[in-house]
Amino acid sequence: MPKPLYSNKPGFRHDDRPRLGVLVTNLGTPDAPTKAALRRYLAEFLGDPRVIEINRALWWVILHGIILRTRPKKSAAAYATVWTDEGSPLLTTARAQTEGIASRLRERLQGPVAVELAMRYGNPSMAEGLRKLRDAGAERIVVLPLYPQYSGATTGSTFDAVADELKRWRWVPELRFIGQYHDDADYIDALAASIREHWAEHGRGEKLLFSFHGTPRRYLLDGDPYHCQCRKTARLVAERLELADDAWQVTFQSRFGNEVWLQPYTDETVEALGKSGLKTLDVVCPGFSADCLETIEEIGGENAEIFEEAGGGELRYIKALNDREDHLELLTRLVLEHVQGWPEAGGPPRGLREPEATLARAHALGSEV
Ligand SMILES: C=CC1=C(C)c2cc3[nH]c(cc4nc(cc5[nH]c(cc1n2)c(C)c5CCC(=O)O)C(CCC(=O)O)=C4C)c(C)c3C=C
Ligand SMILES: [Fe+2]
Ligand SMILES: [Fe+2]
Repeated sequence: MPKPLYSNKPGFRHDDRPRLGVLVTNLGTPDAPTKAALRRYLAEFLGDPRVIEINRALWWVILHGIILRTRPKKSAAAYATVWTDEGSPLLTTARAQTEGIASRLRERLQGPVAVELAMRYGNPSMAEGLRKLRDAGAERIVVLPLYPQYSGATTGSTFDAVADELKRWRWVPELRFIGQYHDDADYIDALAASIREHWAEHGRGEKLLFSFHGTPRRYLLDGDPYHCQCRKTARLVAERLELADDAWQVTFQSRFGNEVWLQPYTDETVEALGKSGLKTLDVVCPGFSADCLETIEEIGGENAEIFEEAGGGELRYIKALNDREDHLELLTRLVLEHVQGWPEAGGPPRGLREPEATLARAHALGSEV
């Protein structure tokens, strides 16, 4: 028999099966710090039209003809420097974050809830995560992309991947999608607290740099809110810390390709600050909900070196919120807010509650969902 085009796992409802599902997502990371794994990962990532917005045919030639022949080896070497016994830091932390959110949700909702982790690129895949939720019985799904600031290239692309999977399902679940939380008061507080803790341990640096992952500047000019949301996050944290205007600055890192990206660039700024003779530079990366290659290696490694070589003192990288208590609390709260009105979150029950005997009979006849 051919596989049906649209399918849902057949099965009967039992009241102890969760009807609420949560999909926690992040960007994704290669399966291993090897050339072959990097080629697979980069082909999927850089083949996404939301990430590289240029003519598809032309880009395909550049990607497969040049980039995938050279970059995997270089990137694999960089990944090898951050890899741990548990694997890629982004994935290890994402697992801890997912577990932390799941246990908090079960406690708050006092009922079953299915929570899965999925990565936009690589593994565990978006399709796998959504299917696990479906098979667990989730009829209502909330998607939490771990990107505080919305960009079409990240959050928007996560939506595409959800839609690509769901459009193959016969029974599409009810859906909520968390688009951003860049100015959420608890997020700002958590960032401010993490910076204060860093200062308590290492002393206050002469300057605080907020470094966000960049995007091509063109995306901003075409209406992407990412740049403004990054700037607002930084401003709110600076206000919370009562910083003087010249004590902090926003920059954009991880430039890729030859196009103009969001400016000022992190590496150029760090170099200029080093040349100016700054002794201590604190760098925080609020756009990364988990430490990863771009924070550990690019900021903590590469940029620290640039700073020192330019004549600066010490660059101190302030860790991402990762699985901090206040971070997991705020993410759990965001999910709870987005499921308001659904029965699992105290909304009105859907449909009539039928006696057990009626349900059992209906199950036996195979007619009950
Ligand atoms: C947090 C927001 C991110 C935005 C916005 C973003 C845009 C973006 N990225 C690339 C190219 C690469 N990014 C790479 C790694 C990477 N990027 C993000 C986040 C954002 N990217 C994260 C969290 C990571 C690290 C993942 C990890 O495994 O640790 C890479 C891979 C590494 C490398 O080869 O340099 C590339 C490539 C583009 C083109 C882009 C454009 C909008
Ligand atoms: Fe990136
Ligand atoms: Fe990088």
